[in-house]
Amino acid sequence: MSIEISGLTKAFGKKHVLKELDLKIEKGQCYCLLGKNGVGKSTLLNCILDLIKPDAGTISLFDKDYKHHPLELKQNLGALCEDNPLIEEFTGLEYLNFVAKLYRLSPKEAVERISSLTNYFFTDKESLYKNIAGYSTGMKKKVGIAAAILHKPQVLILDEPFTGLDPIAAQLLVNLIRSYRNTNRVILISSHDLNYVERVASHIGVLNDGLLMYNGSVEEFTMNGANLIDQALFQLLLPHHNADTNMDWMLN
Ligand SMILES: Nc1ncnc2c1ncn2[C@@H]1O[C@H](COP(=O)(O)OP(=O)(O)OP(=O)(O)O)[C@@H](O)[C@H]1O
Repeated sequence: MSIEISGLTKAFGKKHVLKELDLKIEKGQCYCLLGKNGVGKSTLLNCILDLIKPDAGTISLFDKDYKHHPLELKQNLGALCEDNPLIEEFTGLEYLNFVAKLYRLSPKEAVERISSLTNYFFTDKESLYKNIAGYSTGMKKKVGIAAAILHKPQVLILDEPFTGLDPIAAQLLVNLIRSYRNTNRVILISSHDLNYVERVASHIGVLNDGLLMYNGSVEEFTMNGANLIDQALFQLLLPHHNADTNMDWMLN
């Protein structure tokens, strides 16, 4: 087992976001977490990343926990957080070199990996020599994704990776995720972009009211392709959607 979560509980004040949630993700999976706005997807990912302390429950990565192996776990994690914090005074290249140093990549590894990732994602190389502060949301996201993957983490966690990317960059990211996935790694993604989820997911989790309302393979979720992921999600989350709601006011 690569990610094992048991009884995870988190409240912000009176808002109970995660309620004794259990989740197991195995090596080789690309697990996509879905759910309505504000349901707790980022909270769950941030607990797994040890950025938020849960109120109760346990989290282990590759059978180790943060209490006993904090450094080892974090060295083996790569993450793109939803707010994608970067150092805006740095240029894109300076930032990636800084991250490479944090993870103690050799100079040769750093040059090789940074140039391949930037060649892959940036057609406009000049921007990489400019301060991140002037980047668009999508450019920042590409830098954040490159930084998450640079040290080849065994656990890659991407919170809303497709949001803000143009369709070309999003398809490049789909290809990158597919190539990155292997039997020794685990990828966990939170996303609302179901077109892209459909292209990368092996497993789906639907978070609702603090628990996983669905947890299983993508084939099972879509009934072997009979439904699209968005249809399956709609049926699960809004089975009795009120089609009778009177919206006549907006017709003329
Ligand atoms: N630091 C915080 N302090 C107080 N409440 C918080 C905090 N972080 C999250 N919340 C609340 O917890 C709930 C879950 O938020 P979270 O960001 O995890 O949801 P999400 O599923 O990722 O949402 P979205 O899809 O809109 O990004 C929300 O009601 C949010 O307002």
